[in-house]
Amino acid sequence: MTTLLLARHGLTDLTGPVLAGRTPGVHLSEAGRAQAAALAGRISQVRLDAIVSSPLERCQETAAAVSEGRGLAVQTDERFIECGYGEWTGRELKELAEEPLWKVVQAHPSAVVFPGGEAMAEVQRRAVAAVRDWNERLGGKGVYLVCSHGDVIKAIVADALGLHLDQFQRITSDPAAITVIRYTPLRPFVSRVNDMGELRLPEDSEEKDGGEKLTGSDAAVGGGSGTT
Ligand SMILES: O=C(O)[C@@H](CO)OP(=O)(O)O
Repeated sequence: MTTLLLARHGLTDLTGPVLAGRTPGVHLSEAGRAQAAALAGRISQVRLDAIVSSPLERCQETAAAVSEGRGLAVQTDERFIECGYGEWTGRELKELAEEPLWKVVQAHPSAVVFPGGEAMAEVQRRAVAAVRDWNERLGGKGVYLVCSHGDVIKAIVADALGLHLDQFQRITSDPAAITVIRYTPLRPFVSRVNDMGELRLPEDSEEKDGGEKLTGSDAAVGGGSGTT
């Protein structure tokens, strides 16, 4: 059995209002760095066999916080990079919500190809393939952490739950939250989803506005410091 800890990066100054996507140079904000440190603390008792990250700065910095003092280098796997949102990259979410494609992103993500960008289905394919490879690389045992992005994490969780990709907006992935999936020869077991280390009730999260946030979507956190 291989245990995957899936962590979304901590907050950045763009998290929430802007679809950062693959914009270079998006670093953790002060709140995000605090979240990354807290995340590292929450799993400090867990022995990790590998720490893997998306190449983007916000994930690398979050993963680095976890790796500190462990003697375990952060390994980069491009397949955990954020969805290629193409022309949507860097745009305000409230503006994107007016686009006809927004409704498709919400209702039929499996049919979405972002203009000049990537298909949601491709995001899931490459991310799930990466998870399978890492499970094998670890010899089908051990524990590893992957630091990635909201939509990538949701796509991996949907696959593990056996949900069609069109259902993936039902899953939440908040900054610095942890999801745990155990991969066994029988099936994956999703044992924890979006654990933020403390109880978050619906008034703090995306459900309050009907889950109509984009892809990634996810919840106002940390004293309203941002949503995605
Ligand atoms: O790219 C972004 O802005 C959001 C989209 O959901 O994802 P993340 O913050 O997880 O990278």
